[in-house]
Amino acid sequence: MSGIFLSLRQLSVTYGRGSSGAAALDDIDLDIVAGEMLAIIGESGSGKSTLARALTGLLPEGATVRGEILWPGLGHPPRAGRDFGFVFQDPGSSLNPVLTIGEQIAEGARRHLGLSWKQAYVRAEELLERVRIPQPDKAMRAFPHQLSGGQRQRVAIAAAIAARPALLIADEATSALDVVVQAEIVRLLDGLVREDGMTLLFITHDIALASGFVDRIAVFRNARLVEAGPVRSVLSAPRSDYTAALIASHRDLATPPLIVEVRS
Ligand SMILES: Nc1ncnc2c1ncn2[C@@H]1O[C@H](COP(=O)(O)OP(=O)(O)OP(=O)(O)O)[C@@H](O)[C@H]1O
Repeated sequence: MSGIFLSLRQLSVTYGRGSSGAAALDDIDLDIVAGEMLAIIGESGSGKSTLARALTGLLPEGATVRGEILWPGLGHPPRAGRDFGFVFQDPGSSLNPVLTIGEQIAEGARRHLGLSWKQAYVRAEELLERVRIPQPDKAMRAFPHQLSGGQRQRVAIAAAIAARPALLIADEATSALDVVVQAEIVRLLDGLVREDGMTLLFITHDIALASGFVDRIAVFRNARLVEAGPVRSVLSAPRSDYTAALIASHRDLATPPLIVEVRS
């Protein structure tokens, strides 16, 4: 890990014009280190997706943004598809139902890496192998509906990293999957991010899941950043009552054996 990749300075976002409406993000100061895995934790409505949209220029028209989003790690504002990849909760929303798996992964590599279609197809098949889709050569010709939910999410991850982005944003990317598949996808993300030296923003309501693999946690509540820190320090000594309650609500995190392990 080295250097600041991304800095948020007094970032506030309000939906709707003028000063009407409550802030969806309120005065957020946060530095994200290059190459780190940071979990953005919070319950529904806390502002997690607003943060992801603000970073990637995907806020709806009429949203008001105040403060600064700085990208020292890139040196320029991020270009969609090139500098960041996005994985959503529902892979259906990022995969095109009428394109083959091969076509949609190859497209990002072709467009952003300047590859020919032939080279892009080679890269797409390699990526399917990396995300551990069985029989990648056959899967290249399949359509999204022919795959399981977990496999579709693997394909969505492959498409998101096809252009070798510096930043990967996973927004509730495992929430629709059963726990076994969730664990597999988390392991996959962990491996890919380390191998490629990407920075990961793992957005989730599940502090237990995130704590198993990320470096740091940022806890959001009601549009505010409640606290941020390394997983071990947040779990063993949360600074806010809210985080403490969140930890206590997860038996796996609150039971003595894990606390002992966390402190070791
Ligand atoms: N397009 C929009 N227009 C108006 N208000 C919105 C819009 N999108 C989100 N909000 C509001 O902004 C606040 C934060 O929402 P956001 O989606 O960022 O939260 P979240 O933590 O990602 O929740 P979830 O996990 O349910 O997606 C909520 O009060 C929500 O109702």
